[in-house]
Amino acid sequence: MASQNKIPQATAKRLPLYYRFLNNLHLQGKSRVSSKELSEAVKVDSATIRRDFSYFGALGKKGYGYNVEYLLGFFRKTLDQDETTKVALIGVGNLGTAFLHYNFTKNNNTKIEMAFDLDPNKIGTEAGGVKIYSIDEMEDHLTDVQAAILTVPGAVAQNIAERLVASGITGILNFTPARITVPDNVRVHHIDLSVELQSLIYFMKHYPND
Ligand SMILES: NC(=O)c1ccc[n+]([C@@H]2O[C@H](COP(=O)([O-])OP(=O)(O)OC[C@H]3O[C@@H](n4cnc5c(N)ncnc54)[C@H](O)[C@@H]3O)[C@@H](O)[C@H]2O)c1
Repeated sequence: MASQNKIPQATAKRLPLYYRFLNNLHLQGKSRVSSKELSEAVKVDSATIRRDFSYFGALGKKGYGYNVEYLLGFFRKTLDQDETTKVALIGVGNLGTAFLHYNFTKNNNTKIEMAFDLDPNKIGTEAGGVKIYSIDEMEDHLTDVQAAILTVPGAVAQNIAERLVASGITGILNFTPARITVPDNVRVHHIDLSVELQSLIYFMKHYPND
């Protein structure tokens, strides 16, 4: 979408955060929100929120705030929430099983369509309503899938990532400790819980909340 290109990356990263909060407000029947209210909820300062929202053509009115419905409409288009992004999950172990049971579609249109594993006890079964196929048949099933969640052991992550890329996947959410190498047109987001925990502890020590 052309308008999306004009949004700075830092702003784009905050969109899902805003979207989730505004969607909840909308579900509660609220039609407007002040930048102060938003700021406290999403922990982004209100000057940044005002600047972000000005990119969306949403200018808050003094004493009124922002129109929730207008913002949601904009976010849906920008985040492609109107179109479901199909996601595959590779590795149905502890972490993978938990994700399959988590209902991602509650707040947006992301859906885990299928899962893969090599364990014969898991192949052919379902978890959270998602079918688990053999990793050997992965390529046959990935015809209309755009993104993948990687929850396999680190040692096989690179090989699986290469197979995913060859099947046309352009986004990988990597939960394994392995750093994977992919072509430039593929986006990898690496989620390392130990780094997140260390960072939390650092902030707790150095920037304690009052
Ligand atoms: N469990 C956690 O809390 C946690 C936290 C952070 C990161 N991680 C990382 O996430 C990944 C998964 O963790 P887990 O605890 O779920 O492990 P797990 O051992 O419970 O699950 C791994 C799954 O991958 C499958 N698998 C193995 N090789 C495969 C292959 N070649 N193709 C397809 N499937 C294959 C296994 O059969 C198993 O079902 C690991 O890389 C781990 O380091 C786990």
